[in-house]
Amino acid sequence: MIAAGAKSFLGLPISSHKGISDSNSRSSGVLRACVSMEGSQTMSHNKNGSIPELKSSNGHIGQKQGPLSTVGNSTNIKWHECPVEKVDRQRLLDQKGCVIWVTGLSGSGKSTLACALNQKLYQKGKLCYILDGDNVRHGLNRDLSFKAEDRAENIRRVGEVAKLFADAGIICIASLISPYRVDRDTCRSLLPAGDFVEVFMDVPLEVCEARDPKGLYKLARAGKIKGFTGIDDPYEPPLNCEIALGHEEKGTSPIEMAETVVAYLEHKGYLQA
Ligand SMILES: Nc1ncnc2c1ncn2[C@@H]1O[C@H](COP(=O)(O)OS(=O)(=O)O)[C@@H](OP(=O)(O)O)[C@H]1O
Ligand SMILES: Nc1ncnc2c1ncn2[C@@H]1O[C@H](COP(=O)(O)OP(=O)(O)O)[C@@H](O)[C@H]1O
Repeated sequence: MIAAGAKSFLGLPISSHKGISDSNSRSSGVLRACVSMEGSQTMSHNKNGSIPELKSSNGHIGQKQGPLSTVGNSTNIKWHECPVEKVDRQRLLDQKGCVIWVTGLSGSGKSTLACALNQKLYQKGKLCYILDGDNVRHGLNRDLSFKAEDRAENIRRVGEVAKLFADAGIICIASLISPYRVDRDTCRSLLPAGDFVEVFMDVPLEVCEARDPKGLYKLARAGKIKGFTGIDDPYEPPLNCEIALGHEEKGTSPIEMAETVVAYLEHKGYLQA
């Protein structure tokens, strides 16, 4: 129940918070409870593993000062914990957050697979989000070029964002050329073992070049694009990826490829909390 007179929760007007007015949702129960306890409560996991209970704590005010850190150029920073954790979000979604990292040459079918996979998982009621190289370069990474150090920074940022999505409990599909092995491996190392699923679009350069949907290979061959992956910039195929697609035995249509990935996720338990 919302406490009489309560006007806001986490800085949002209560009436505008969808969860508060939706009495059937499990999350709304949690939110209502938080509001009624006037912010001085934290959550702990219920024994039956469903809706977190509330337990008293000091809240933020008067919380013990943790150690300050320096990370890169960020000095005197502190990590903040919240009692609503990844495991709680996963329970709400009935899935496990993870990163499906799709790598391959331009034209190898990364975006097509990402979309087919997203559709398949959506049909199963699973929440996904795609971080596509082309798309992310329209915003977050618009300052980056295709020289090696900018590609590395592109992958690093997407890896960090993908990690946040996985922590949110979402199945994050990152589809980027990500040509350098070391950059992909660094992204892998950001996540707990198993939560980074590397999918290699193992499609030969000749096939990608014949497809050339954007005409980029033609421009690269003509010398009008410099440093194009596969032409005059390297692509380092994975050595130990979880899934390699593009081979006859696994099917070569986007739907068959998506089904292979879904079967992997099902087998590994990612499609349930
Ligand atoms: N020089 C060069 N090399 C490769 N690709 C190029 C280049 N210039 C532009 N493009 C277009 O950019 C898309 C790849 O972006 P990514 O962010 O995935 O690349 S990378 O991971 O940073 O290497 C890529 O999209 P996809 O074809 O979907 O892979 C191209 O459309
Ligand atoms: N499995 C596939 N079989 C045949 N053609 C495909 C397949 N996947 C994608 N394509 C086609 O190949 C081209 C490149 O696909 P796209 O997904 O844009 O690749 P990428 O994102 O790797 O650049 C598109 O014209 C697309 O329709």
